[in-house]
Amino acid sequence: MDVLQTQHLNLNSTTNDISYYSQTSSRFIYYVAVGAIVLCAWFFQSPKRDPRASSPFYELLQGRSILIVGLFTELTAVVAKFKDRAYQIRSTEGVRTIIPTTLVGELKSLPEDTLSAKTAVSEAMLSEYTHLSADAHSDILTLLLKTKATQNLQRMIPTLKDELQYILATEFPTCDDWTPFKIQPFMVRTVSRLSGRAFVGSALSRSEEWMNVSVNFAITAFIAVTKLQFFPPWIRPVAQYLVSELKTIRKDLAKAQAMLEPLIKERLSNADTPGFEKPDDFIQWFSDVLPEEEKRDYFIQAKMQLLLSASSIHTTSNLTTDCIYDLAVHQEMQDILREEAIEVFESEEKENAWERKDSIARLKKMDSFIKESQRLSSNVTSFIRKVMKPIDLSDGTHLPSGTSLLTPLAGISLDERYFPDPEVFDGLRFWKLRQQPESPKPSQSATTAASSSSPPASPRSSPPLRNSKYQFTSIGDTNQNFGLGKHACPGRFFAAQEIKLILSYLLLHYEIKLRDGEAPSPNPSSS
Ligand code: HEM
Repeated sequence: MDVLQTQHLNLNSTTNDISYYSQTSSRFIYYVAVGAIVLCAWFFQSPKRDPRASSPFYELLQGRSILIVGLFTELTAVVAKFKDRAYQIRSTEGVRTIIPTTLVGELKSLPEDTLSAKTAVSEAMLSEYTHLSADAHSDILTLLLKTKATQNLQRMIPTLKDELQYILATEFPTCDDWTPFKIQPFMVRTVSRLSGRAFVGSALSRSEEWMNVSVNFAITAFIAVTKLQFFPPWIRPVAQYLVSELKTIRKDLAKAQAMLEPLIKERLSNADTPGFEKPDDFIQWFSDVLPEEEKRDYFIQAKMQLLLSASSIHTTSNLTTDCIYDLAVHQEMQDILREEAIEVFESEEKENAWERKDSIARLKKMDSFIKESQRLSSNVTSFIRKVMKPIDLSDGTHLPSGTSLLTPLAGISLDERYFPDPEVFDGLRFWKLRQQPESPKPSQSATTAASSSSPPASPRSSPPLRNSKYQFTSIGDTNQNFGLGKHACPGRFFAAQEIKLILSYLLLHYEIKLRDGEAPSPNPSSS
């Protein structure tokens, strides 16, 4: 520790107070929405229509709290009861069929024209009103993220570290002694800046206007969806005019377009200049692959950038914030991960370690810690899909066209068959598992590491731990935090690098604790 200039950071978990991001209002709306869904479900509940449809959600309604904590608890209880069977729940948006871990393996590789992720997301996000869909360009977006973005981020680590230092210098308190700090809004700004650097380059990534638009787009769109869901589908074409957020979305798209247009024009006119070096960011990669007639369609660029921000900023900043809280609660993990970060970045033989591509990949205990944090704090459901052609599963379940599917992510994460002592937070859980010999490849529906746990450009020198299916970026039937199959999150390698960079830097320079008298949140994690 004496090589460090240790500062003290103590967390203040009260709601954030920065002007552009009102967590309080979005959380309030979320609770109201969940309450509304539960109440509507109660009104429209029809146990007679389908015996599978009736019981679980009906049980959910027996005098339950309408807060999400209540829903989470009940959903995990329902999952425990219906462990390996498909069952249905009813919401304001219709019936959702919940697919268990044991059957999802039969579905995850089906083609888009049989089981569609795009249609399911587009319907869930009411894209015809909110524009939250990449439409014809979604495959390009995914491909660019899988190939260019991750490789670029590895190259950019030193630049991003400098950017992080700059953010800390300008937006973080000095911390001469324990200093209270609201970490969540800071993380949103940090992730937005770091990702922005890779997506739009330094000209825009430090612009407050760009940051406001890219951070707020997802929030505005989610509020718009929630408000629209209060209206039955048949009245939405008219009701949309009562939802002011839809206007804000259009304005944000226009603002983003106005900011991107001069930049893209300049690049296109410079393209033929001898010696012109193309910038290495998403604007450029996307422009390069667009057909000639779309290269000057600045609206498409604006939409793709805002969709990219919507997919990446809040997901990554939320998980980083969760990790910081888990570090504050599990003090022993700070020592373990700090030691690892010193070993990778600061020991004498590791000269220029921040410049080395393999450095981040060597943070294997941190990788495990982030995965454990995610296991205990992630979404309630995953694998949102719509059945386009009838499907018959091996247990006899028939899924007709039009069926909407989900998987019970929160229940899987707390299932002791997959995670012994599931309620215990064990930051090294996955690190220990990675050291076990790789088990023979199970058939069909068991956890599939095969679904790529490594980024396209794998790190050079670090010898891989044997069991790669327990890496943070691994996906599998019991490991659906990033989804499954062809549509599994293509940005997860990017997110992993960003989170590790932020955590390493903070651990090397700060100690973290909860405010005196502040208890850990009542989630299942415990030391
Ligand atoms: C901790 C951070 C993140 C989490 C937990 C997360 C989670 C997810 C999940 C659950 C899905 C749906 C997968 C499926 O349906 O099978 C998804 C899709 C997606 N994510 Fe992420 N994500 C994260 C970060 C990112 C980042 C940083 C980017 C961009 C750089 C990104 C871009 C996308 C895109 C474009 C899709 C849609 C893929 C498709 O439909 O083919 N995500 N993400």
